[in-house]
Amino acid sequence: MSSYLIRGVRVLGAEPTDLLVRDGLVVEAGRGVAAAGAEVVEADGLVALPGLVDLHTHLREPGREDAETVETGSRAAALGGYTAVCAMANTSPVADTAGVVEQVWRLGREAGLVDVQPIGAVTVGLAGERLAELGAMASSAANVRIFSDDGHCVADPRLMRRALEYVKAFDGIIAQHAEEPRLTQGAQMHEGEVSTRLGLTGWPAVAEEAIIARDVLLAEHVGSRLHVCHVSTAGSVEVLRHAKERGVRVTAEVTPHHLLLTDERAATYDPVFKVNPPLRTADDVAALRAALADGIIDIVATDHAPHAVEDKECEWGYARPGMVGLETALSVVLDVLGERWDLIADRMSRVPARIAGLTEHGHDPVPGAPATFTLVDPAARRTVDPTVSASRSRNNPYAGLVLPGRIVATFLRGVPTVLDGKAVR
Ligand SMILES: NC(=O)N[C@@H](CC(=O)O)C(=O)O
Ligand SMILES: [Zn+2]
Ligand SMILES: [Zn+2]
Repeated sequence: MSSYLIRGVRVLGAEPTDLLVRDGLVVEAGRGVAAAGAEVVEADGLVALPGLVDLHTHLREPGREDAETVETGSRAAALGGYTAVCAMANTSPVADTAGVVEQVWRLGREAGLVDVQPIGAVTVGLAGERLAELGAMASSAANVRIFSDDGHCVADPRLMRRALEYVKAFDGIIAQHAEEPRLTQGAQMHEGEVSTRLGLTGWPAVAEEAIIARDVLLAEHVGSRLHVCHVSTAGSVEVLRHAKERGVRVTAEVTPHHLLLTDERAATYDPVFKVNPPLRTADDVAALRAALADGIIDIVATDHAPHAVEDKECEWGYARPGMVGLETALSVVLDVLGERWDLIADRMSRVPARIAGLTEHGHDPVPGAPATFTLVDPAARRTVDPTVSASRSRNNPYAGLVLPGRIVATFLRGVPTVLDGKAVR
């Protein structure tokens, strides 16, 4: 295995130093570290962060390899600075058995670009009727700890309670897509002034907030861990604040797109802006940003949701919801939070790693730690071009926007997956 000397890097924004990487670890730090034979990576002006961890990624394999594969999604992740992603279960077939989660896990290992940690479905076929084989997925080679019917809500409160109780035995988590289906029938976008103006059926904030309120009470009642996917409203933040004050074991994520974009985008009728939960109002965006900074929302997760052209370049009403996000997440967060490196490391690496139990991730690149980190050029600005992407899909809502920051290199256990801004494989 080769060794690397990362020269002049600012670890989490600190004064420039050199990092020596050998045998999968950061072995030395300091100015002018002697490193005979090491490959030199010039990192003047670059900031090192612990490798990013995404708790919510759709990789589409098995079943929709035309939209994304484990390999192409892994490459997009590495280019975005990620070293681990959690793969959502809404594939075809659904990841509701040990066999499917092991297949995804194995494909991730073969691609070797990021650690792919499969999420298992809560219910068989995501149908919301019977619990899937949670125990078998937990004890499989994929070692599943997070379960989610994402794309669908576990709407039945009795089933949700049983799922929470079941996973408690192995400290598992239920990650809920909070959407009361009776309140979102036919919904196309956020219910509000813009939906009224456009004549599109609305997805009211209360459809999300009612499920979160119910679930934090259920989690408190049974003493289990709940994670709330893609929180999108100011009201949800208040429910979470209340639950956290009571000591409920709940964590929550926000997506980059809900931190940056609003429902005004729907006025273009461009389905690239159709997503679940929908883009909300500027007041919601402000509340989500504040909640992320103060920790009521624990992490940023991409909800990278690649879709094939035919599922997106059609009428709004027929388009599938979802947008890609792995390659732009850090730039959006930099734009929203500014260069608060310790906060960014918390929200995008340390805390998601801790929630998911990915013990090899979320460590600052200091001597003795795994060499699993990413190097960012904060001074770079780029115009987002959806065609410049490792993803198979092009449903990028940031096209034409100028965003700060560029990932220059990513290392996974001492091996570069990205160098000079390009994927190594
Ligand atoms: N976010 C989306 O709009 N779509 C996701 C499912 C989901 O995250 O709910 C997808 O799988 O495409
Ligand atoms: Zn979802
Ligand atoms: Zn999702």
